[in-house]
Amino acid sequence: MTASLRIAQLHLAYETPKGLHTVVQGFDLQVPAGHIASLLGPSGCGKTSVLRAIAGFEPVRAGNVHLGEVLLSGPQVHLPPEQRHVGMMFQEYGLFPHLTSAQNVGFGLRRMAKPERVQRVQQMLDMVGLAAAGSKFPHELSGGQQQRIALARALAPAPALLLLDEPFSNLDATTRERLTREVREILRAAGQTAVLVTHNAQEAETMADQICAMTPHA
Ligand SMILES: Nc1ncnc2c1ncn2[C@@H]1O[C@H](COP(=O)(O)OP(=O)(O)OP(=O)(O)O)[C@@H](O)[C@H]1O
Repeated sequence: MTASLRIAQLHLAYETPKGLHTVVQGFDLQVPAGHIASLLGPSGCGKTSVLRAIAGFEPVRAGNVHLGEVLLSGPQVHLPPEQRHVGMMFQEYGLFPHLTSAQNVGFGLRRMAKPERVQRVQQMLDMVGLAAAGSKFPHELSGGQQQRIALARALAPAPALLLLDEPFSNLDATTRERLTREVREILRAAGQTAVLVTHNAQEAETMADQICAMTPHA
């Protein structure tokens, strides 16, 4: 299921009252299937914009994005986000507060038959070490536990690619370090291709097979 990512000569720009504001130009990235890449760079250099373009939330002005053999984005092509098989995990965990952990994890599996869905949810909870937490609501969990549930939810539909945008930045330093290593092991075991955005060099080092240092567009 997991796939390689290939970004070539990406150009991203926003319309602003002062005209078109180029954020990224001529950006290249190749991530082999099963590898974890990190986009590392200072605030405002365009890391989140690149993730949003991969996910299908930003149009591409030039260049292209391939996931495996599938062209996701190009000047004339824009596959809708829900057809991209791309999972996402962000710093604000984005868990639904009124749903249990198990219901949160099963959220993207609504089209699956119930017995399979229940099995997949339990498998995901086991994977993140929270097998007994399925009936708990997000507010009953610690920040680190909530982030692991968010990871289980993102991985449940077996995405071809997982995007992580500063997923640990809301956590204290100790939890952050532990969770970085744990998430890395979980992604490794799943053979999951992933792209992590961070401005923390140590986090990038711990997590990634390859680091792409980004600088602000002049
Ligand atoms: N919707 C938007 N409209 C106009 N400009 C935007 C928009 N979103 C982002 N930008 C600008 O694009 C640039 C890159 O933003 P982006 O969020 O991609 O950077 P980043 O490297 O992820 O930063 P951070 O580490 O602070 O999250 C910034 O100058 C930002 O102000």
